[in-house]
Amino acid sequence: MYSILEKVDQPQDLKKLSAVETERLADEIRQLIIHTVAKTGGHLAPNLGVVELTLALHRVFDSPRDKIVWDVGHQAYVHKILTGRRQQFNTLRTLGGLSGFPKRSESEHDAFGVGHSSTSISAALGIALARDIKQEQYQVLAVIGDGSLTGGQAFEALNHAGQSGTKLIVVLNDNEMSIAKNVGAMSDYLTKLRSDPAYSRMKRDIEYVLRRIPAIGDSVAKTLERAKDSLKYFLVPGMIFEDLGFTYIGPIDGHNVAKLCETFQAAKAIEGPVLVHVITQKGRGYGPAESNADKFHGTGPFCVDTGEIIKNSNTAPTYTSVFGQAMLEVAGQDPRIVAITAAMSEGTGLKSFAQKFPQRFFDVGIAEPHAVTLAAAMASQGMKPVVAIYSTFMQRAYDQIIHDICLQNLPVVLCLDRAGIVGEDGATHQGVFDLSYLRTVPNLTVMAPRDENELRHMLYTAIKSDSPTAIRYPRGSGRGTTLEPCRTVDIGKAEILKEGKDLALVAIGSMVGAAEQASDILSRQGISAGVVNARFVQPLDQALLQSLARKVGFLVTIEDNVLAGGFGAAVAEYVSDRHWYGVKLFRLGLPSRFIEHGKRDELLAKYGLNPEGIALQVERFWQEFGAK
Ligand SMILES: Cc1ncc(C[n+]2csc(CCOP(=O)(O)OP(=O)(O)O)c2C)c(N)n1
Ligand SMILES: CC(=O)[C@@H](O)[C@H](O)COP(=O)(O)O
Ligand SMILES: [Mg+2]
Repeated sequence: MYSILEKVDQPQDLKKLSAVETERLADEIRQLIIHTVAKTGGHLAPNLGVVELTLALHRVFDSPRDKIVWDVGHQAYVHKILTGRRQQFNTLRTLGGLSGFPKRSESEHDAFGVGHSSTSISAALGIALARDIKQEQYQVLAVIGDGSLTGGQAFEALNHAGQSGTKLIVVLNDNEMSIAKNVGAMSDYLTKLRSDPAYSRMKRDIEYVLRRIPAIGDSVAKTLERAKDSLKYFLVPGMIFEDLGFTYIGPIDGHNVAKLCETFQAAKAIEGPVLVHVITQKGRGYGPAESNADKFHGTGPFCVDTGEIIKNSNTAPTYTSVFGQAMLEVAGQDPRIVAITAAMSEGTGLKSFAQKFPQRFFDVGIAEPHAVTLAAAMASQGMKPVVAIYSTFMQRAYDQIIHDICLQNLPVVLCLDRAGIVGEDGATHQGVFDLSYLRTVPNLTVMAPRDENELRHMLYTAIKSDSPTAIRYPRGSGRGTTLEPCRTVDIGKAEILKEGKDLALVAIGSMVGAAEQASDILSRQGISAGVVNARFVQPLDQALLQSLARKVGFLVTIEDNVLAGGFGAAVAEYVSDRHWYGVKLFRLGLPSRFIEHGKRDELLAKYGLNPEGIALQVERFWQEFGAK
């Protein structure tokens, strides 16, 4: 099945293949990716779209000497397969296995670590500038998708790179898709470049561009002359990129290896920054992914024959879908409510909202900082903006949360999906810092629901609030609770779920369920552990803490956030500030290190945050410090 692929261990092996063999290799790579991702889950459609592009890059450039920087890195599977990781590819995204994203620690071919979008041009430029200072000679490339080009950082980097004049090749992989259909004026512009004859007109004499190819030695001259000739067919001045100081080459068929190689050879020889505009088809070569590229952008395991996604055994609705449903309900009652997403309408559960309230829905592209400031400004005009962004991506908008929302005390509702451990996407995507980075911001109420109903109530409460609020909730299924009508929750009030004589487990968000089960395990061991649903990280329920300190004097906080600066740290600060020296306080949470990839349950167990792990640690604390 993989007769050619088996002979390719490193990029130089590619260079020996004929055109026909390379074409067959592309098919084999597709088969390997489809059959692997069908088992592990992963980013299928983006990778199927870049098979020929990656083959061409590794045929023309000399990695790891030449540096290829991938944007987001969700499309780097082909690169991994071609750079010595074919044999481990079946371990993709599993605990201890290959990461789903480029990682410097994984391979010398992964020039720069990534997982969040729009960083590649900055990173490539940084590498190129370092190369120039050190007077070294190698090529640096950024491979960025049209979706990632909607991110502000990409524009900041183009702005810098264009003026710097540094030798750098940006490969723009244009498939007209972000996760869903791409949005924004830049996307419209790329469509014009691709299809509008007015844009296909030569803006300048072709020689203007060809002049940028410097004089070169005889050996390369012939190839280059051929490339120049064929380039005349491709060179269409892209006004924006040209005006920013790039030599624009394109649009190029991203599934034609020979054309791509020719173009990259030419781009290599051009001085200064070059942008190669490549057109690809997301999901190419696998019917279900071609016709449903958004569904197969990132997928769980599926059946290769039918393309059907294998259903999760947990049938409870996800927090995401509960949020989406609650948004429909609250928006139906209050016309001031608007929903904002940064290129994640499906992932954040806002697709139905977008269909039902198109005038009140804004997908701003991969532009989290812009989304947050936009919301602040809408709130300043009396609207009720709800901004739904994954916890990890909200990190991008930290200053906007402080400076634009909270400093002005504007009633924006921040909904942080994928909080806590997300699983297979790994270190770049874990939402384990949000409690720490949010709870220190003045005016911001920070809450986490223990189940689906509480998510509904918290959303309702947040919308009724006159000040900023943040709600964080996890990836995946809820607890299967029957949904109740939305109602308000008292801000800053925790909830006692179970009284305990010996100690109190004070848990936040998805850790509440685990604490309840841990309490049952502990009771079988003769330890009476109460359970408190903390609900709020800011403001803390000080009265309840005081009463627990007085009654049991032995508290264990539990959170799926890093311990540094998190919920337990907030309780510890409170206890310490009041000099309650007699109170025994223990904190369970994630260590101050980056949490790797693996299944969510495996990782929770590894870090002692499943019911058994919690019970075990509490028992040890109790035996050492509590038992009379
Ligand atoms: C800062 C940030 N926001 C959101 C995402 C989620 N995300 C991952 S890939 C992607 C779409 C990228 O589109 P594009 O760059 O065109 O790549 P394609 O999948 O089309 O190849 C999005 C929104 C992210 N990784 N980083
Ligand atoms: C690459 C990326 O950032 C997203 O595609 C992410 O993998 C989505 O994850 P979810 O499956 O949690 O929506
Ligand atoms: Mg795209």
